[in-house]
Amino acid sequence: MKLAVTAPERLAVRTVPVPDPGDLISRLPHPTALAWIRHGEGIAGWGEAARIPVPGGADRFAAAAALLRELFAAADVDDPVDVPGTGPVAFGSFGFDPESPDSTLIVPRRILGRRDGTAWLTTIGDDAEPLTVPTPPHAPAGLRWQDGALPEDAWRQAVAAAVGRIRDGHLGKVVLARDLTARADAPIDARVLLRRLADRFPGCYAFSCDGLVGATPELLIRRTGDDIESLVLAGTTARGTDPADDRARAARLFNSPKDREEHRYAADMVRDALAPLCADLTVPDEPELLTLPNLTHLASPVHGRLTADRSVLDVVAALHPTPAVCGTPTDTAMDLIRELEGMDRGRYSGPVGWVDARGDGEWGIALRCAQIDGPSARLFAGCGIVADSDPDAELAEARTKFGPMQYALHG
Ligand SMILES: C=C(O[C@H]1C=CC=C(C(=O)O)[C@@H]1O)C(=O)O
Repeated sequence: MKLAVTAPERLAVRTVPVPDPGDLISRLPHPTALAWIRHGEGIAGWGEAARIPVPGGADRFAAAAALLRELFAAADVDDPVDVPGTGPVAFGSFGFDPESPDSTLIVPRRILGRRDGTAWLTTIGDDAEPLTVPTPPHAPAGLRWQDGALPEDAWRQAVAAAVGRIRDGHLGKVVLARDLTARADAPIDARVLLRRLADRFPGCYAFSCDGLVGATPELLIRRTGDDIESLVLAGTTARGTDPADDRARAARLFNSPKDREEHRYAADMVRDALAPLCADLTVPDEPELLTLPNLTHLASPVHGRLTADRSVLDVVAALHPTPAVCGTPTDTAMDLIRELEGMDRGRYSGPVGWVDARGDGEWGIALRCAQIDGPSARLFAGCGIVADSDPDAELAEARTKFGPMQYALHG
C-alpha cells in the first residue's frame, strides 16, 4: 500500500522548552483538538501541517509507519529538548476492522507537551503563518438520543447467539459492541468532552483525534526507546454502591472463572504477539484489579525490551486486534463480529495515539469513546463474551461502559 500525504515537501520543525504551561486542555484553541493526556501529562496539538488518510487493509499500520518514516526523515528538525514526544509527531486513529477504510494520521502545526517536569512547544511549518483565531469552548446542548444499529433487545439476542457459537466449539471468545447516537443543537466541541473526561477519569488516557474522543484505560503499547509497556484489560464489574459492596464485587470479579477466562485469552495473545519482538518480556501469571471511578477491570501490566529497532506502529501492527476487543481465534471472532453487530465499528476499538520521529509513542485501544461528526456523536461500548456469559449481565455492563461518554456530553 502506497499512501498519499497532504503536506509540504519538507516539514520545518522547531521544538523549544517552555515554562510549565499548566492545564494542557485549556490551552487548546480550537474545537478540533488533538490530544493524548493522562494525569495532566501528555501532548496537545492543533492545526494541520500534514494529513494522511490511511485506506483499509491488514498492512495499514506498516504503510503508515513507512510513510511517516519518509516524511519525518525528510523534515528539517531543530529539537534541543529531545525527549519522547518532541520534534515532529503524528497523532493517529485506525479503524478496528481491516476492511474499514477509516484511519487517519495528522501532524499538527503546534504541539504543546509536558512530561516529568519538562514542557515544550513544537512548531511545524511556517511560524509566521497565522493559525485560525482561538474560539471559546461551548458545552453541547439540546442532546437527543437514539439507538444505534441494534436496540437493547436485538443486541441481547446477538450476545445469546455468540454464546451459542462458543458453546458449539466455533471459538473461545468474541467481543460484541453496540452503538448509541446523540445529536446536539450545534457542532460538538471536543475540548469540552476532553475536559470532563480528564477531570473525572484522570487515570485514563483522554484522547482526541479527527473527531474520535474518549478516555481509555487500556494501553495497547507504549514505546520509549527499547522499553515497551502494555496494560491488558478484560473482565469487568461495575463499582459497588458502598465500600462493602464495592469490595465484594471486586472479590467476585477476581475469583470469577468466567472473567478469568475472558482475561486469559487477551493476556495470552499479547504475550504471544510480543514474545518474538522482545527480550525480558514479563506478563504476570495472575491479573490484578484496576479500579476506575465507574468500573473495576482485571488487568495485566506487561513489560519488555525490543530486540530490534521497531517503531511503536510496528508493535501496534503485531498486537491489533487483541482479544480485549476482538476474540479468539482472531479471524473467526472478526467474522462473527461482522455477522452479529450489524454495524461498522469505525475507529472504536482500534488503536489511537501518537508516534514521533524516533519511533517512540503511546497507543491505546479506543474504548469509552465517541465519533463526533458536527452536531452528532456516535458512542460505542463492547463486552467480552465467553461460554458462561449472560446476555442480561453483558447488556448491563455495556450500559455502564457508555457512562463516561454520556457524562462527557451531558456534564
Ligand atoms: C470492549 C470494551 O472493553 C474491553 C476492555 C476491558 C474490558 C472488557 C470486558 O470486560 O469485556 C472489554 O474487553 C469496551 O469498553 O467497549
